[in-house]
Amino acid sequence: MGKESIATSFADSLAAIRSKLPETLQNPQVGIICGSGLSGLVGSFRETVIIKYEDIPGFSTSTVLGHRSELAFGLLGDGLGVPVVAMLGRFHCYEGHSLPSVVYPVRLMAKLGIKDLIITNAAGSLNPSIPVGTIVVIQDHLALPNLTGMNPLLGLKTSPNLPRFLPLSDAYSPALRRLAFLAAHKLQLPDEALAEGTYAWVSGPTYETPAEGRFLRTIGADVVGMSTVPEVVTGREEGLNVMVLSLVTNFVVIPESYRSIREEVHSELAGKKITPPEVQVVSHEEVLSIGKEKADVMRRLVECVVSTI
Ligand SMILES: O=P(O)(O)O[C@H]1O[C@H](CO)[C@@H](O)[C@H]1O
Ligand code: HPA
Repeated sequence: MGKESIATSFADSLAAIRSKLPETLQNPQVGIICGSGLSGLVGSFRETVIIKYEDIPGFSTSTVLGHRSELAFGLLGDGLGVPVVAMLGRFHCYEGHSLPSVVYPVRLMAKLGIKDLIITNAAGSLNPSIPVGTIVVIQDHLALPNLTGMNPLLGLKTSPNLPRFLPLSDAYSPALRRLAFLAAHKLQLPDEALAEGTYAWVSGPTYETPAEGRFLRTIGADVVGMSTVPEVVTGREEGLNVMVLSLVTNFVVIPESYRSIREEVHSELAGKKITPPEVQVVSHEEVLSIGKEKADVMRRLVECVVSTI
């Protein structure tokens, strides 16, 4: 899309959205992106208005199970509540969406006036000390696609006011991350419920091979997923404070050693049968099931953070 048609598209999207919102929800302060199976957060909203993605010009729709394709507006948190907008479902490149489409909603939320962006996702753990069920407050990322030509900021700037070269050494807001740990304390979550770590972005849709998992772990990633980084990068370009909460839904399969077919055949030929180890595989059903189990903790955490922003 050229610069002019993007601008027209934003204007059309904004007009369609604003025409459906009451005065109290016209100026959301916080944007939230709900990861796989984590859209239950909307249950805590008051005065909720839901707009289907298909009714917003310029928006795509999500094709992934656990992503609802709806934009939710409402008041969240104690007292009068903070006006927020939440994406109940996101877009991933592996669905065939272009990077500009994936990050379109982030730019739109920035144009709606949000200052803070809270992103949630489901992710696989690469770190043995970060078990399934942990929520990881992301402190940094490793994005091989960004480094090799799949950066959401490649190409013409969508506005002359945006920086050409964006520093990312401060991408994950320390102030918001502090609020996450303080919220966990306030909610009396056990210490181990929240960890800190580095997120690796891969394009998907394949889960990692053992060698890829080992590689990502070796280069410093704690968790891995197929989303989020394009949203973070774009959010930072738009001047937003960004926080990412990754729910660990599975361990990435990294066996200590490979099953040796050579040894099995040689043993068999020598009259000794070796029982092969069971092969573990990850599935999206497993990801969604842990998401369902932990959705409530994520919901309470995000609500508490939003109340204290
Ligand atoms: O990152 P979210 O959208 O939460 O989803 C994660 O779960 C899916 C794989 O099970 C992938 O889309 C991965 O990125
Ligand atoms: N790998 C990549 N993305 C994921 C995973 C994983 O193990 N789990 C949830 N999203």
